Amino acid sequence: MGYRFDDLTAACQDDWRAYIEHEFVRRLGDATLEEGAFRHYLQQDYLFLIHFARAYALAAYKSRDLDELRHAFAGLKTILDVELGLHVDYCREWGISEEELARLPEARATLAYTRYVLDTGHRGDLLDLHVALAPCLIGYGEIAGWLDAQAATVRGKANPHDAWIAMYESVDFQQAMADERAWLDARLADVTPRRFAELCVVFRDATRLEIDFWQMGLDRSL
Ligand SMILES: Cc1ncc(C[n+]2csc(CCO)c2C)c(N)n1
Repeated sequence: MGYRFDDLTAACQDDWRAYIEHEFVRRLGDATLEEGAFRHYLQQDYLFLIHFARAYALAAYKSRDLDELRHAFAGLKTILDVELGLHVDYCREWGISEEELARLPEARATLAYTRYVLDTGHRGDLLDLHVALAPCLIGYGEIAGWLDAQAATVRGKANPHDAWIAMYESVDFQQAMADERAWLDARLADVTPRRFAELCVVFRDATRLEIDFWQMGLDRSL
């Protein structure tokens, strides 16, 4: 007993590294990612965010006290009032209109990942749901840090994706990531080895679905 978030990544190191250092991420960093691949990713990420908001609504429903309920409500409100608006603005800069976003077909990788998170939350408790969301919430912060540390990463105006990297390096985002880590560390401290093994499966599966999401962007698949 006495687990923490880092034990989840340690339990699926190969999948975790494959997610953090995916070819899509590398190309985003060294400015060789094709525009069409990035645009496809951005479009699907809009749909991802909508289901992500639903996952926070499910977290509200699964809450056992007012603190948990407020935490879920704040997450849902941030996505609806802030993140989705920023994403729509960002998409517009890449030539994707709001009308286009409204009628997108949902790629299989988006369907699989988002519905997996929702099913995990329905089947389990709030901790299962947070563990399913952790690759998303904590992984992107780690990806931004990893990219910045790579010699091949091009920063500034020479890289059209610099703003994307900077967004996940921001103080606000890094703080949200640290809060989520602290929340998970506190909950994981009390779980049994058997329960931890269950949570590792959820974490590994969600990480594999993040890998598929990057691959969907590269392949431009639906
Ligand atoms: C496939 C996919 N996975 C993770 C993120 C990152 N992300 C989405 S919402 C959120 C929390 C903000 O409240 C974060 C970090 C993404 N955009 N797309």
